[in-house]
Amino acid sequence: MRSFVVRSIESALRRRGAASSNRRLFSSDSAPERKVAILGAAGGIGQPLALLMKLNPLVSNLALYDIAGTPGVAADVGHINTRAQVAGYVGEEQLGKALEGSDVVIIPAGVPRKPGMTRDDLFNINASIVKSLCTAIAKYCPSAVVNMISNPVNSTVPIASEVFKKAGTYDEKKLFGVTTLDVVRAKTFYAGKAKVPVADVNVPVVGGHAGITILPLFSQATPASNDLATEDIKALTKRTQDGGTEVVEAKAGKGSATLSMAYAGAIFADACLKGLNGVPDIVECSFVQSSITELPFFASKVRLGKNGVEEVFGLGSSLSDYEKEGLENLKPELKASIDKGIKFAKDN
Ligand SMILES: NC(=O)C1=CN([C@@H]2O[C@H](COP(=O)(O)OP(=O)(O)OC[C@H]3O[C@@H](n4cnc5c(N)ncnc54)[C@H](O)[C@@H]3O)[C@@H](O)[C@H]2O)C=CC1
Ligand SMILES: O=C([O-])CC(=O)C(=O)O
Repeated sequence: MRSFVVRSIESALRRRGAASSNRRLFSSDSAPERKVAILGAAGGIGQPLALLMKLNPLVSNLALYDIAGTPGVAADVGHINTRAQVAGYVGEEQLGKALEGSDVVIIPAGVPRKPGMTRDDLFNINASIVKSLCTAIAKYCPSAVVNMISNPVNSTVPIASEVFKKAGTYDEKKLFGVTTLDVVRAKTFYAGKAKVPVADVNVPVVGGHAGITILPLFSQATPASNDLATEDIKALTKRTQDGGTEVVEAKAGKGSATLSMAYAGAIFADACLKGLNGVPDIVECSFVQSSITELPFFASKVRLGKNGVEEVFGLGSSLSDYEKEGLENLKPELKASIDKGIKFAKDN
């Protein structure tokens, strides 16, 4: 059973983009050493994400850091007979050791929403957490690729960029806001409505990661569907934008998406690792420094490579009128969230 699970996940990860020659080149036996650190590893996202990264054959070392609880998570996950060596680190005095030598740092540290809250309501607590973790990243692993999960992503990514700029370590190619869950949701909802196999579906999701700033481009969805009416597209768009709230309400005070987020975070980290390892044509949507609109950060398709972002793709030639309107509508809110993050980092 266990080896079936590992084989299934390995083959699912491999199906995502690696050509067969590269599959041989980057099989678990010959993959280069790669250290991944998870900050917030004892949390609702952190624990299943630790499990999924332990199952990823591209990971040789897995560092699990939190302010409490990581020795237990590390002991538990560490017994799984896969490649990665697991170590748990707890408390600020162990953060440096957790980070040293990391190739990829994934940050799901911070508080989640409760019903009635917006992601921006998390700003006051999470901004300081992200700032202090990024200060440590600048010191202990300045060249690492950073995958920011902590909300509000529209502000925490700009905070991270300012912290790295202050430290003199900023590399815009290596800072990513993780928006993969929006893509995961858009694919799931589209496949259900268009009645196409979900494994075949691709939907770009652009903009940011909160409410109307999440803009799925169903006009570019593949396989294309001629059966969806404008009202269907509007309903799919709204459900994707409100996907996080749907989970927050269903969990009724017990947090926000954790399992689907761990899945999405594992997909995105795997893409970053493949890119670092030189696997060609790895494309995911992510919230990155961008010049495809007038906003300094924007989520769109990016090509991942040995240096992180190799190419930021534009929005494609064919936005529908509904998507064009959504794009203009999201800009003021996204700009305000970006500015808020930058101001926080400059003032603190
Ligand atoms: N980008 C996205 O698509 C998504 C983002 N999120 C966000 O991810 C974050 C985490 O969510 P959950 O795991 O559900 O929360 P959680 O409360 O279950 O876990 C958070 C963990 O962070 C730890 N933590 C707090 N301060 C820390 C610090 N200074 N250093 C290291 N660890 C620290 C806590 O001890 C806890 O274990 C939230 O901000 C949530 O809004 C959640 C779902 C999707
Ligand atoms: O909605 C939330 O607070 C968590 C999140 O970002 C998501 O599930 O997309």
